[in-house]
Amino acid sequence: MPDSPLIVARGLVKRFGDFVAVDGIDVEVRPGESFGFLGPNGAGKSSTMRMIGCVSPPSGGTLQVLGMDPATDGPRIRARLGVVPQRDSLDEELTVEENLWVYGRYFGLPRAVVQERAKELLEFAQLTDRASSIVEPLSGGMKRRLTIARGLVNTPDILLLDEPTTGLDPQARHVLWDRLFRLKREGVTLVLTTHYMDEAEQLCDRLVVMDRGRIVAEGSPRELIDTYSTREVLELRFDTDDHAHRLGDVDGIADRVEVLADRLLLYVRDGEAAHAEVLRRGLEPLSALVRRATLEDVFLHLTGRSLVD
Ligand SMILES: Nc1ncnc2c1ncn2[C@@H]1O[C@H](COP(=O)(O)OP(=O)(O)OP(=O)(O)O)[C@@H](O)[C@H]1O
Repeated sequence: MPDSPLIVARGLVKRFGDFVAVDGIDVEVRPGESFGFLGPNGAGKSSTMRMIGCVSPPSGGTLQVLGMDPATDGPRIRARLGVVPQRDSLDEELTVEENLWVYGRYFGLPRAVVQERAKELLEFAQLTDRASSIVEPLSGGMKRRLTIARGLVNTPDILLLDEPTTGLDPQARHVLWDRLFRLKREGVTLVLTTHYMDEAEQLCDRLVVMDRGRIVAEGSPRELIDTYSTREVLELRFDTDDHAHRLGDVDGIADRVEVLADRLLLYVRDGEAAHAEVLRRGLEPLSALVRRATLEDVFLHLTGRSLVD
């Protein structure tokens, strides 16, 4: 069936001794979609990806990848996956193109096919002019792009990306997002983990929010924001070490207020109107900022904590 899900997990569990890293999650990934696991460090995202990637056996529940069971069909599944691990595992002493050739040969592709494919992928990764450079001195962004290119050598049905832009500077992240957008447009099914809400908003058609091994919400970025937040947020900073003390002052202005260490977040439909009310009450915040709600607000609402400490 062309539209049957590529990944189906039901009650999926991963334990390490007594510790439950993934605590019974249900997930379905459909062909052509870009699906994300969003959550803070330790939420269980990588453990889930490693089970999907058939390198770590589930401790409970069921998992099907490409209609097969990782327990019995690991090699067949892996042959149709592209994997971009959290840490680049490139062969740093080889050249850029040699890294792709080695991988292609590993998948048993004929030399001529590998060379042709490597050429296309270097183009895609914007590394053509670096083809014969040794990997070691390349920038973090280039290494990441090469790792993605390497993950595409076998023309996979699903590309798994674990924290694709962690550790990259903003410009390198944007270049990488652009490349991943292109893959998305070409219909490659992407499954990624991230603790960056902006990355999830940019790249994911649909995502699950994970916390402490569980899924706490699921939907498109837009749906999640509409469900768990107001459209706008008014951020107020006061001259105090204890923003909770200012709660009474803003009573009734917002649908909901979150107290952070250094500011209050007022969840409102109309940020400017709320700001006007703050001024009318004679409150004198050090700063006031109106912004659109993000997935960070969704996470804060669901868990009471920030995504990134
Ligand atoms: N091999 C292991 N042995 C013991 N505990 C582990 C192992 N791998 C992961 N864990 C623990 O399981 C929990 C979930 O880890 P996991 O790496 O899946 O989280 P994550 O959401 O991907 O976060 P990160 O971005 O930090 O990788 C963490 O508390 C981690 O310490």
